[in-house]
Amino acid sequence: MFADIDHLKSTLDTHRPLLPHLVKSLAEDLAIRWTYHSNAIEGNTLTLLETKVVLEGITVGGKSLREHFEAINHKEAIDYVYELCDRNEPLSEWHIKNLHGLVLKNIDPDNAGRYRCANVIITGASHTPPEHFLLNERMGELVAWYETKTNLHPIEKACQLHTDFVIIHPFIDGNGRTARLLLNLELIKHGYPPCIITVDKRLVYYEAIDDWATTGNRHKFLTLIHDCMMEGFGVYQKLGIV
Ligand SMILES: Nc1ncnc2c1ncn2[C@@H]1O[C@H](COP(=O)(O)OP(=O)(O)OP(=O)(O)O)[C@@H](O)[C@H]1O
Repeated sequence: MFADIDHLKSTLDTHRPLLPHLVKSLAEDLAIRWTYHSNAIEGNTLTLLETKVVLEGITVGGKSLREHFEAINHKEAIDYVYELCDRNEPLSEWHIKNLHGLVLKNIDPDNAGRYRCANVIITGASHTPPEHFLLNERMGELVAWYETKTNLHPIEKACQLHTDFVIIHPFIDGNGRTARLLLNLELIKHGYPPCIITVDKRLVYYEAIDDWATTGNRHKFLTLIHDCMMEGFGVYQKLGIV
């Protein structure tokens, strides 16, 4: 299912290392688009250009402080994802909590980086996340699965990490953004360009998670990620690299 992506990745790899100025501008462009789309999926109303301006340190009139923090925090969380990839440490619950801590920094200090102490329902979802007192156990199992599951294709593993995480929904808020950061952590670790689930695909994204959570059918989700990753290679195609 991912043979075409693996082919594009191999072609891209033959051009590495890319020129430093190209790496820098690609990384900046990616961080802005990733931040914009991931926050927009959760209802942040900053536009792509406003997100870019906020990440340059400028405030946008008429937008709440929270929306500003959501953009700034998300960029910090992306930086942390790259740092973790560089350090090549095994993923732990501590890393996941740190990532979430950045997502909710200055927004909800009581819950940033802490598993929820209450039960939650996900609006529109057929599936109910586990009760709060089971979270330590379920997250421990997720990380243990992640450590031992070495024979899965990296894209499938990234998808499963993302989806098992949102099915558990360990935090009171910020689960979606943290899950998409984890998805990309796994992809980047294996040398793939990050996958941006664009806001126009929000409904398909939610339906795909619901399918997976309720019937175990992963096809819709894997297809969505396949398509988003193919789109992600568009920028390299425009540059004539792949
Ligand atoms: N049926 C579902 N089952 C489990 N998780 C789902 C389902 N549908 C969507 N999600 C995930 O839950 C996220 C939204 O969860 P929620 O409404 O609780 O927001 P949140 O926890 O505030 O996190 P964030 O604001 O970053 O998403 C979505 O972005 C998606 O990743």
